[in-house]
Amino acid sequence: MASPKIVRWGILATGGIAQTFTVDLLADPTTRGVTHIKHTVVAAASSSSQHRAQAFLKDVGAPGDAKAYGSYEEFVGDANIDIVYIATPHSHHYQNAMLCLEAGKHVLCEKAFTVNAAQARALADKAKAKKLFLMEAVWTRYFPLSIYVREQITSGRIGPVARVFADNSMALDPEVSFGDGKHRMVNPELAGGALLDLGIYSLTWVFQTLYHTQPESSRQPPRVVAALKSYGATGAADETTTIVLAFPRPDEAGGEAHAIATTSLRIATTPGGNADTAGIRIQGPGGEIQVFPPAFRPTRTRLLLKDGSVEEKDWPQPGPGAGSGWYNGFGGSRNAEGEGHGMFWEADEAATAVVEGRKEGRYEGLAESILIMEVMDEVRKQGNLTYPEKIETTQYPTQL
Ligand SMILES: NC(=O)C1=CN([C@@H]2O[C@H](COP(=O)(O)OP(=O)(O)OC[C@H]3O[C@@H](n4cnc5c(N)ncnc54)[C@H](OP(=O)(O)O)[C@@H]3O)[C@@H](O)[C@H]2O)C=CC1
Ligand SMILES: O=C1OC[C@@H](O)[C@H](O)[C@H]1O
Repeated sequence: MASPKIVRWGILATGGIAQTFTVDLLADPTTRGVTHIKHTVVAAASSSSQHRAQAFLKDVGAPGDAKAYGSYEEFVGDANIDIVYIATPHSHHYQNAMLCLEAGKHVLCEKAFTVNAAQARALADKAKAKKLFLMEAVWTRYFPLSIYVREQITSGRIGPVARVFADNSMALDPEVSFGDGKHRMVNPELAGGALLDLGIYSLTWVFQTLYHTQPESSRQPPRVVAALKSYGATGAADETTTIVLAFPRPDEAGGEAHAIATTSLRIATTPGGNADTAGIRIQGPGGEIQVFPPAFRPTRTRLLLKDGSVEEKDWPQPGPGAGSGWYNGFGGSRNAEGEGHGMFWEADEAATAVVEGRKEGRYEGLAESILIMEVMDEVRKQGNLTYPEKIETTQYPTQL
């Protein structure tokens, strides 16, 4: 058997999700049956201080010779880095990704990809011009659970998808949790709000079941109607957003399929946690696929068929085991024995693409990321939500 190819990662930013991602990244890939690649971390950068980057590398258990940088600009000059994982707030993705691409690095950039579609297009153009890999880190798309759901659809088990309900909402008690308005979840300067942070997952479920599963040659963008409720304390970020999408289905005579994508940072998909209520329902004439919350990291599905049969499945997330931490944006916990957080699957995809010379992710290419940003632009337009010009601009470099 050929020895695994080693892919060398640099981690840009040292906040909550950077920690979770890097711990998952360093988990032994053979625990999830991956033998063709191995990940290593060669550098991390913090915009606050080199000391912080050093502490981060120690906390995540990076190799002792990984380098700590106190500036992103210095970090991208490190010739040992193959690919950079960007884990800054949404507002900063465009400037940070441009910096990495300009420096000749492949990029895996956290969701939401950018603040708007114009920025996403500019990044895609830059990656193409530089012949570099670029992918939005929508980790959920790479879960075996998501692959299974898409396979149920493409193999025709429920017939052509006619309707999707997708919710990703959390009761975050925002006035208490984010009272001073500075937290990235509600701060307009950081492109805060439910839509870009949580709603992206509702749209992910709609797109990966209703759009991505259609033949590439005939997929068409949806019509969009949206209602957006502002968050009172800052008035310039959305608190609860509801989107109706109508997708043409050219593969069916006169066909059209509908979806409702909802998101909120005030009310939960299922109060009290994982109750027996599906947050995602994918419906066709032959049945329904249900996915249980949370929409960003589901571990349970149910398939209901027209003949009355039911198939329930659990989707455990293998990993480093007891003691490895995870973080969900607002707090952390510990994985159980033998459990990971599921972020390694997107990392495997990015590393595999780098090794193979592919420039985009398999389960969400750049055109689809751009289209989803266009949908979010339209939702914000209908809901009168704009962010400060310095974070909406495509001008690079811009001081944030
Ligand atoms: N896939 C997933 O499950 C999740 C994804 N995310 C995504 O990851 C990104 C980061 O979220 P999260 O880790 O929760 O955020 P944090 O606030 O915990 O971390 C963000 C980091 O970005 C860096 N940064 C640079 N400039 C700024 C700035 N002006 N304000 C704040 N931070 C700055 C800081 O690192 P430093 O000082 O080291 O430079 C900071 O620690 C977001 O895009 C979010 O949507 C978040 C949670 C879960
Ligand atoms: O991506 C995410 O998933 C988990 C959420 O808690 C977090 O806010 C979000 O950024």
